[in-house]
Amino acid sequence: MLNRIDLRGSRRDPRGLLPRAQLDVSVAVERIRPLVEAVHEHGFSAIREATERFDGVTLERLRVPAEAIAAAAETLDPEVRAALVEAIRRTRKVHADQRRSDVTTQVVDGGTVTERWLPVRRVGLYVPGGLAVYPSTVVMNVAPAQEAGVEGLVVTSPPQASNDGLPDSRVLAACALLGVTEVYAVGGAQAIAMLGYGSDGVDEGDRCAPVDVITGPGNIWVTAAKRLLQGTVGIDAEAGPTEIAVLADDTADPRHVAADLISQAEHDPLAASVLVTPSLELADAVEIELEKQVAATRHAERVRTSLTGQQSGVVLVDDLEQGLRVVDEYAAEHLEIQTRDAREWAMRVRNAGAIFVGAYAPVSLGDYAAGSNHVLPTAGCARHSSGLSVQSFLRGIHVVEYTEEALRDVAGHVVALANAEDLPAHGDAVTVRFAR
Ligand SMILES: NC(=O)c1ccc[n+]([C@@H]2O[C@H](COP(=O)([O-])OP(=O)(O)OC[C@H]3O[C@@H](n4cnc5c(N)ncnc54)[C@H](O)[C@@H]3O)[C@@H](O)[C@H]2O)c1
Ligand SMILES: N[C@H](CO)Cc1c[nH]c[nH+]1
Ligand SMILES: [Zn+2]
Repeated sequence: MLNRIDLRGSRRDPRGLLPRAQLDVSVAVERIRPLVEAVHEHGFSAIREATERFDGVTLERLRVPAEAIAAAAETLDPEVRAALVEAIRRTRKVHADQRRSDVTTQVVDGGTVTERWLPVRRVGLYVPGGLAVYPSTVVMNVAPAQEAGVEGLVVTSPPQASNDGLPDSRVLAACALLGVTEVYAVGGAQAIAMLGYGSDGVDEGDRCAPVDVITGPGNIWVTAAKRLLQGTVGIDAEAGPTEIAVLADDTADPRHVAADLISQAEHDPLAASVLVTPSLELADAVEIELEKQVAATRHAERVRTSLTGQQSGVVLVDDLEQGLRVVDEYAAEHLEIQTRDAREWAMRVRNAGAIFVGAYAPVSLGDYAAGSNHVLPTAGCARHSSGLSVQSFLRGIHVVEYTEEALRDVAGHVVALANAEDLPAHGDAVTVRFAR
């Protein structure tokens, strides 16, 4: 089922070995540019038109009424409620430890620099709702924003025809459990444009004020719109179609490996599932398991498309050292290590959104209830970016305090550097303070 790439005995460079799905975000950016501009110019009417076209829903209002959010919480299945409450507790616990204190550095006598950490004022959190609905993503976006101390928190998620044009009721219930009251029934690129530029609504209580930062995963249209809005607002790393890479040796259980590959393929026909192993026996056994398990899984067609796509495959390597080079080059959103001494191998990984160590830390645990965040960089962005965290919602501001003496001491250096840059007025702004 999986493409097989055999690197054994070859010195082939792992760069470009595993192509991502054919997703050209820059082409998508040009496709959605007119829609984003229309939302900027016309607000509600443009959002309504796009929602009719792409979601098949006629929006009466942008904002979800408070009663609908409360009703969703009241009617929530008790088992799902208990699971969400526990997921919120664990996620908050991990993210509370990410809070940062201000740090003052005594640079010299009389000279200090303090780094103040301040939350952004207002954030927009995108919760996908096309192929699947994601109450867990509400938790993963909201918990770090709240721990960062953000005051204005907005959630937006696609309207569902099956829920009277409101976002999925479990998404609304998750908002209620987290204390989020400002929720919009808008998805796709139009939602990102609404958050970035703000929009009027049917009345004053229905308008959406612009936000400072937009976070959250989504499909190619959402990703493209975030790229387009970057600069107007801050955005987190691009979190597109889900990816899993598993680095495994002959100690791994093929049933577990197959189940984990399928679990992420279930998200999207464009999702990527990759196994990297020096064990031909394991690769063969995983293939047999995949055939069995895919036939029995609920979203078999989506999973099969994802697993047989060019973005998924098995890479056979000489040993785990070569395997490590392959997974580092790939920079997966999720990386599982199912080997002997798994922790040691995990500690040597340089590029991954999140790492899951050993037989009892499947990616699904992290998707819901490990306490870690599941909004993670995809498409190789793990080489330069991190997953969502408290830090995503903070800004560090340097506060500089120098006494007269401390400035006098360093004045010569400032003047020398200013002259070297042919910017003498910079030096003058220091020396003027000491001129008689
Ligand atoms: N990396 C992560 O943390 C993470 C977490 C959860 C989900 N995901 C990924 O997010 C993605 C969610 O995608 P989704 O489609 O299910 O939901 P989505 O909410 O991202 O997209 C649905 C929206 O797309 C818009 N749309 C549909 N077709 C369009 C078109 N032709 N042109 C313009 N807009 C269009 C619709 O308005 C709709 O509201 C999946 O790829 C999933 O793997 C990633
Ligand atoms: N695996 C997805 C991307 O990290 C997150 C998710 C939400 N629900 C289930 N899974
Ligand atoms: Zn998942």
